[in-house]
Amino acid sequence: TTFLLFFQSLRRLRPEPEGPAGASPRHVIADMYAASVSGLPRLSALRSGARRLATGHGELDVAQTQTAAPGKYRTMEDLPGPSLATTAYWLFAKGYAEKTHVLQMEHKKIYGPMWRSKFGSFNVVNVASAELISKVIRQEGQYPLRTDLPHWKEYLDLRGRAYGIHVSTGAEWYRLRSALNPKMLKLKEVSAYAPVIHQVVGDLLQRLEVLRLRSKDRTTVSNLTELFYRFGFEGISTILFETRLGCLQEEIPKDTLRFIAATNDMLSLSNSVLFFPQWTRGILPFWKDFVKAWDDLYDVAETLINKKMEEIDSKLSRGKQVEGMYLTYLLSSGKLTKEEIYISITELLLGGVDTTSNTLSWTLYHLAQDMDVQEQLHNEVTSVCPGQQLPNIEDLKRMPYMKAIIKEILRLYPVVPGNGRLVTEKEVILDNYWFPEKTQFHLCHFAASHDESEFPDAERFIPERWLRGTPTQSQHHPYSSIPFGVGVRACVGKRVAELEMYFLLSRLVQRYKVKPGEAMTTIEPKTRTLLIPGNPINLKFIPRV
Ligand code: HEM
Repeated sequence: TTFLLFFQSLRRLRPEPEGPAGASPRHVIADMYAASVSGLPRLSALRSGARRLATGHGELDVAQTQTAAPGKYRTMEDLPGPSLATTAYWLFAKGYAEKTHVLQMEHKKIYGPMWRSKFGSFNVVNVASAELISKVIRQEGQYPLRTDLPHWKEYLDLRGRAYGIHVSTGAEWYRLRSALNPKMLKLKEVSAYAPVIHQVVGDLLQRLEVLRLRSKDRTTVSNLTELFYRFGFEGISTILFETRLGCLQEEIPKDTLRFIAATNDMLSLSNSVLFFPQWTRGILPFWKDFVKAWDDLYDVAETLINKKMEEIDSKLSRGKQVEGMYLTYLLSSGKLTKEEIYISITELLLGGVDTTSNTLSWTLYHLAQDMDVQEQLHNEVTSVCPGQQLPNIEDLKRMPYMKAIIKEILRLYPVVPGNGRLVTEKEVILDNYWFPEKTQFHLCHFAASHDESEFPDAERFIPERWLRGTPTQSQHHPYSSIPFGVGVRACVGKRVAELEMYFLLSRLVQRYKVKPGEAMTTIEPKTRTLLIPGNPINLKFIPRV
């Protein structure tokens, strides 16, 4: 993958054949959330709506090189920053390919909080302070884009499928997003999912107990992220498809295994598909496998959705009231076509698995190392919900320390360490700089949330920073740690993710003391587009009774 990153960027330097008028060039960008749907670190290929202009000095990208800034402003050309060769040196010679989150901080030290990364004729503007990030987001307009996903679009076109929120743009994206937001973003609406989340948490706890007792010392659970991945998959599927898939069973059902494999394959093949030119598709397996993975994904998702639809129709035809969760809402709201529902549910699933599972892994990793924090959390949870009483939404309101722990974990390990923004509607002004519309911004969330001036002792895990009225309460900029993003394009699954994490964490600490596994050393994060643990996390779970 490391080499892929490099070669892909070199490939971008070759002029592309001129397409029909308005054909979009491919571009490169590092470490952005849109790339996260590929599941791998990469300099992702972009297509922008910008037109190319052939000049005596080679092709220039009109939108990216236009310098018609009002006189008093400086332009992209005036920004400091590394060339492609320098970036390649950092990534490969200095070994930052899997530590692009740290690279954000290194570059910030050298160039200041705003710098330009050059990839041939394509520029990315990196912003790495809370203030600058807030300024970009405040100017993002009605229809902000992260980047686009040409390979997803190509698949959907190939099969004549509808676009979802990742591929559609402008007013069309907004229409889809507006249909998805209710029942996902409001705490009151999301509370309806509490009973099924509790069921899934119950299954996770049972599975954990089995694994623990099966281990040599009858306490250690190895590779927690894998277990939490299964939890994430089951949790979000239960809400989206309103059915249990059996991810936490000893024997995972065949169709569920196919679903999981298709999800992983589609994401991991994304890179190869983007990297190799179209003419290789007859020779190399990537595109064929990518299409097969999408087909499998659709096949399972469609079957599950159609089954639900039949149930609803049958109930309605018998004059019965229809009650359900997210899928029922989408099917009965009439806001989306059936095809749009297939893709939207699939996209929500893709967004909702790795994100929660990685955050949970980091949380337990830190709790295991910090017994004081763990005991304080245990005291809080058991004072609100004694014994093994199930917490409800009201109970969660009385668990500020648990929320502070998750906030602190997401500050230290923002799952999306760098996000992208393409402001499509207008130019952007940042301090005394002017950027034309369609400039690609890279929001360096990791650098902002590790900024010592915002969070003193930034590398330390101090949940108390997030508690009002404590001496350590942090006085940070509101955009210094925004792990779910902010604004119209922010994470649609935030509420569900929080509920899953709070329920799991509270019930886990009711039952177990968590300690580091034998020989467990410090675990550093690595960037696989998402920020993930660099090594397996193995912990001991010691029953509390
Ligand atoms: C700890 C958990 C999670 C974190 C930290 C997280 C973070 C993010 C971030 C940073 C973005 C980009 C926001 C932006 O561009 O401004 C995003 C987008 C998104 N997330 Fe999440 N997420 C989490 C869980 C979930 C879950 C559980 C779901 C599914 C229900 C989900 C579905 C999505 C979708 C569909 C988008 C794209 C929204 C759009 O483009 O309009 N995420 N998430």
